[in-house]
Amino acid sequence: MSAWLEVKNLDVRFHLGEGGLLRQSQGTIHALSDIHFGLEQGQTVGLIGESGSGKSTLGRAILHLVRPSAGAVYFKGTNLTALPEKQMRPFRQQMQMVFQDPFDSMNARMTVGQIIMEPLLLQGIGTPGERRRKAEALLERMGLHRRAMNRYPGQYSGGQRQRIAIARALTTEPQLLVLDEPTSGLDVSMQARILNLLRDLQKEMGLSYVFISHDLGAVSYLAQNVIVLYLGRVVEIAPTPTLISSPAHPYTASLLDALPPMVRQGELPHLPEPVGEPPSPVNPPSGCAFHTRCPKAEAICSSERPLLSSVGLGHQVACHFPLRDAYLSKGAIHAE
Ligand SMILES: Nc1ncnc2c1ncn2[C@@H]1O[C@H](COP(=O)(O)OP(=O)(O)OP(=O)(O)O)[C@@H](O)[C@H]1O
Repeated sequence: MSAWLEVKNLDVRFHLGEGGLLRQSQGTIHALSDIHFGLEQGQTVGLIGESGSGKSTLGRAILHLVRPSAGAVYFKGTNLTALPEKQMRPFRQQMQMVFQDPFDSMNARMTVGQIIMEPLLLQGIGTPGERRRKAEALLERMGLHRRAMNRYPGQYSGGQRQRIAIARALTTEPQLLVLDEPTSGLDVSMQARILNLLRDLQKEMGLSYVFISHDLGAVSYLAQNVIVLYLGRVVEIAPTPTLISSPAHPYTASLLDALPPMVRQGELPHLPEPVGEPPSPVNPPSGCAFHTRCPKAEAICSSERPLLSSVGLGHQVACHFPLRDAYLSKGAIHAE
């Protein structure tokens, strides 16, 4: 049975040298390769990885904002990748994106009311009065006063602007939200308030989330499953508690090193955060792309790319020497 949202063997390539800012460069950026996963209604999947690992590109490809070079995205059984723009329109209402820095994506000269009502206006939904009432109700649900309708985004704090952005995304009554780093740049208490708000909205409205972040702590608060991306490939996918208590990929383990002790669980291996920058996606390393930074790498890692293989219930890893084996032999976790 296929999932509510299904991403199948998705590839995204950006060709450099075709104009624009990148015309000085040559080559192809392998932004995403062979991405495969499903998401059920009302659930959250987290996408984590360092900058440039392909998280935003995957979010945008799901929403048909980036055209894949291969593979498909199925939403409730419909292959969105094959749809012409006109037939995509009804799906656009059902899927919305919340960006990292909402101020950048907001027109500073529009009032908060105009910003929130814009998606309804663009899609010709409702009368002016209905649009206004809907925007006011959403503002109040976000914990903001309706007098914000006539104010400007510059008059609000980062956390308040993020709530305005969430209100805007909800006007078309979507079923799926792609949340691209919705809490980054906010202080810890504001991050917690936004995460709580997102969790409550999900329960109330039956929303599904694709939650993009480099912060596994934030992701683990909402996501049932987490996908770890490295240089455009899935290196590990697991139920969140499994990923946090027994990561199998050395890269995941190194990301966990940055987690606060209360989020970390069990006896984790001490793999430091990866040093240096990830290699270029134009010329990714041979074999396992992480081998150039991996403390566990052996000869085979530079010559053969490990396939994503199952190491437990819903737990897959692409590594020749998964750490999970070490856990199982130490008896630190129970086999599933
Ligand atoms: N429109 C584009 N044209 C060319 N290259 C692009 C484009 N968008 C993304 N890329 C490249 O694709 C790769 C993946 O980028 P992406 O923004 O998806 O990563 P990310 O994990 O979301 O990073 P960040 O956390 O910094 O947002 C990067 O190498 C990036 O430079």
